[in-house]
Amino acid sequence: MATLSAQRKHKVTIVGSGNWGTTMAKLVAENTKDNPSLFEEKVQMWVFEEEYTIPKNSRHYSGSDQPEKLSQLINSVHENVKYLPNITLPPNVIANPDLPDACKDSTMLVFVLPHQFIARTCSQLSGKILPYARAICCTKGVDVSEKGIQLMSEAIGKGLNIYCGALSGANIASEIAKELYSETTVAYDPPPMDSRHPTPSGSPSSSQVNLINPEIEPGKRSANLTPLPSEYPPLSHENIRKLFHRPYFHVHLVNDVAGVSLGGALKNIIALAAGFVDGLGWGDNAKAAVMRVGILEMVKFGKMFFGESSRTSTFTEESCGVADVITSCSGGRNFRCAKMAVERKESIGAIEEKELNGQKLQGTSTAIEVNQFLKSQGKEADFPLFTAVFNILEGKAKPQDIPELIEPKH
Ligand SMILES: NC(=O)c1ccc[n+]([C@@H]2O[C@H](COP(=O)([O-])OP(=O)(O)OC[C@H]3O[C@@H](n4cnc5c(N)ncnc54)[C@H](O)[C@@H]3O)[C@@H](O)[C@H]2O)c1
Ligand SMILES: O=P(O)(O)OC[C@H](O)CO
Repeated sequence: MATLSAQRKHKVTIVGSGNWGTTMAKLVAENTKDNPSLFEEKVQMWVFEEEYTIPKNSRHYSGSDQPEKLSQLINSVHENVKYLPNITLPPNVIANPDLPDACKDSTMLVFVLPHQFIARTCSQLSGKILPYARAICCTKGVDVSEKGIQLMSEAIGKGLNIYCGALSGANIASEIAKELYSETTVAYDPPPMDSRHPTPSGSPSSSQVNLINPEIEPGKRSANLTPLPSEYPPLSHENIRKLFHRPYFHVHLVNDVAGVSLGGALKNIIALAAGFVDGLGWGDNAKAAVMRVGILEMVKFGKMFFGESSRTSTFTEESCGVADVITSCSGGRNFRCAKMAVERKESIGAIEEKELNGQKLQGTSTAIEVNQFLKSQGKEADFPLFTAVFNILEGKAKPQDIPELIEPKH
């Protein structure tokens, strides 16, 4: 609810314009239009610029086979012809290839980039955003370095010195873009100075204790933040919900940023395993077996490395947990590409290149990063499915070995 003192509106930028990025821009722009007292109507969408030739089968093909700048194409036909074809975008989505310009004066940055581009993008933005901007990370992945493991929301928060929450769920973008019903989980544990409201009951505030990265300590996060000026409406759960909830996209708000982020990242490894066994033609029982083991490893990973800040209930009760595992293992890109790789006896990288038209898999790099981290902790044996997926990607094991590799060792 906007307070009487709020005179300014939040400007929102979507940082990313792939399949999910463009879908998020569409639904957020519908909401900024519907909530004019809270948000500026126009939504900037940062486009990683590239040249694109409209294919002959596109409804926008005009007979020209000349490549054009993707951002200009999006603004002229109100469609992301490359990453989200055949979906009309509202006219208040403005594609912008200039990253600092797209984010200038924005109080809310919605990050929707493949995880491998987050660090570089944040470094390009550092010092060029409002100090009191806030962010929501919709990227699914983790960031592993010699310092340990970071959630993408932590990487963004630390990189830009702002607060960053997370949005993740059983969310295949193409379905949501067509406005087919779906749920999502938004984790936003705002600094008290932003909400100007008590934390909703039933959602106790969770300190994001990263057990592996001691630089991220509870309390430190809020202490260093620049307060949101009181001229803006508070960024309470209620107002965050108004930014993302649509009749076809139901939002549940929680405070467990670690759980929501980990669910989104780790389910992509499970989806690869499901694709491998399905590619062998082993059927639904085999898929269910790897999903079961994968969900247990996901929960164990949260407990072992993020402690009490990642709650089991987030994985079991929210869309970002078991539900995302189910949808990702049914129709996600990681599942589909892993399945094709086995069927065609090709590498998953080659399939990604041929089949995804520039879209990026997150499961392969996440499996590698998670393994690098588990090795550094001496914990590979505690996560046999994650380790099996890594070994299959590295050519050190075969999909046929999965049952033996995930069998508990006594
Ligand atoms: N697509 C989905 O169904 C879906 C759903 C939920 C979450 N996600 C997550 O959202 C994130 C973004 O995925 P997506 O589907 O929007 O993207 P995508 O895979 O469809 O597209 C790849 C994007 O990366 C951009 N890109 C390429 N090189 C780049 C560079 N050097 N720097 C910055 N950007 C570059 C491309 O321009 C394009 O926008 C991922 O973490 C993904 O797991 C995707
Ligand atoms: O297509 P994927 O495998 O990247 O998964 C998409 C979404 O994350 C499903 O929730």
